[in-house]
Amino acid sequence: MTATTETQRRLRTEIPGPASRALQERRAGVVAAGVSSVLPVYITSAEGGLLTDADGNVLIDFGSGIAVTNVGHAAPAVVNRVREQVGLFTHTCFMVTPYEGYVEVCEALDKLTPGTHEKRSVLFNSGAEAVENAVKIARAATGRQAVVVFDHAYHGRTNLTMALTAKSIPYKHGFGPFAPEVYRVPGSYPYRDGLSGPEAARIAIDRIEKQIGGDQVAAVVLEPVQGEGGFIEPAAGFLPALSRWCTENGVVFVADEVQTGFCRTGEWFASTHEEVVPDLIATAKGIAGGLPLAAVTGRAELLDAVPPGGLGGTYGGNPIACAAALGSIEVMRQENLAASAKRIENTVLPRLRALAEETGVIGDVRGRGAMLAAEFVKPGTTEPDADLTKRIAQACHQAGVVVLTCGTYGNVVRLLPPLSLSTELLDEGLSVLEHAVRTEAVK
Ligand SMILES: Cc1ncc(COP(=O)(O)O)c(CNCCCC(=O)O)c1O
Repeated sequence: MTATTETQRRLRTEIPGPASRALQERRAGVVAAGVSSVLPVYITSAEGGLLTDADGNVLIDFGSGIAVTNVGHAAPAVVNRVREQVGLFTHTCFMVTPYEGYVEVCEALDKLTPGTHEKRSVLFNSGAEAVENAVKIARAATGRQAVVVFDHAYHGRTNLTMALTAKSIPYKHGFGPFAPEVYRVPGSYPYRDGLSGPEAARIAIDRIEKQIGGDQVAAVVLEPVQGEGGFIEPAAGFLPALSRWCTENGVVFVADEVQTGFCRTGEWFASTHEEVVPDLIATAKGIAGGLPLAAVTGRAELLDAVPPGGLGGTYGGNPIACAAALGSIEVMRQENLAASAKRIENTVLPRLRALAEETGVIGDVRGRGAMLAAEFVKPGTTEPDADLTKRIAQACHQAGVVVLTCGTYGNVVRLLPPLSLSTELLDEGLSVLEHAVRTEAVK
């Protein structure tokens, strides 16, 4: 039985099936149209790298809920800790009566995040909230206001993080005015700019110095691998050059590791790949196996520049989410999921490169660990092919594999499988993707 027919074997109905279609009709009458879904199948259970929908279809998950369930769905260590905590208490508000779980998560972040300097952490609920607060902390600590971000950046959907985010549609269009004192400079997109890391960094730094002034900048905010913008790995040397410049100019280097963090790229944090030590690091997604938790971790002198009461929120560091995080981190440690991510990289990249060679419609294959991507273009050009990208993703969905796309030009298929995904399911999902590319590329 070939891998693709093996995957088909798990499907009971067409995708979406009748139960999902009925739920889709109910949704239309009560859920805002602004909330879209990649695949209108309604999930009833999930385990490891498999999702089961309301029609009994079982799908392979190459999305991990957008890089969240790094430890796999319903990881026992996460479930057991959540079950224990939910029966004790669900909320007291850490700003009212604190609890140990919050402190334990901050102790873990202290040890796991890059750097041996004295650190502090503060917990939130979402990546955007963490990025917002990293900017607040940087401004409070430096007394400066300007924030520098990059082309193709994604940092969230709140007012400030929309200002930090590059792509207008769908994230920003019609939602202005946006927060002031945010400045965008070119980043590093090797496939499209052909620059070395130092060359790209020099262009960005020159733009900052000429148009803003280094002494006006509170923070530079950067994803070590840009996620929603297209899984763009900067050229070697780009991050270190920017980090050095920040240090030399008293600017806070904020690594937005919401999508790259927690073993996703083959290290605990992607900043480590080039031995960059961020002043502040924003984390979320993979931290808690699916429970909503986010954090800012960084230099104690920066975080403690904010007076008591200046940071917080009702739900930040919810005890159940903290329990889930401790379970998730336990799994990452015990199963060495950073190494698992590297295994996934070593399996996937060669197959995507061979597919690119064979079909001529993949302009670039890139990524690290289990954060991998293929950028689709018109054959013989670098012209983005968003339509082909969409058709390939849809073909994977119909074949029972959840695949996501991204990119400024909508032409990137990204692979974000759970780091614990078995070799067999990885092979099956890849075979479905290969088949989809081969068949759609010739239409
Ligand atoms: C680097 C980086 N920073 C910040 C965020 C924002 O994290 P929240 O938890 O979605 O607020 C993200 C969230 N990425 C997925 C967004 C999906 C969507 O909303 O369409 C990210 O990737």
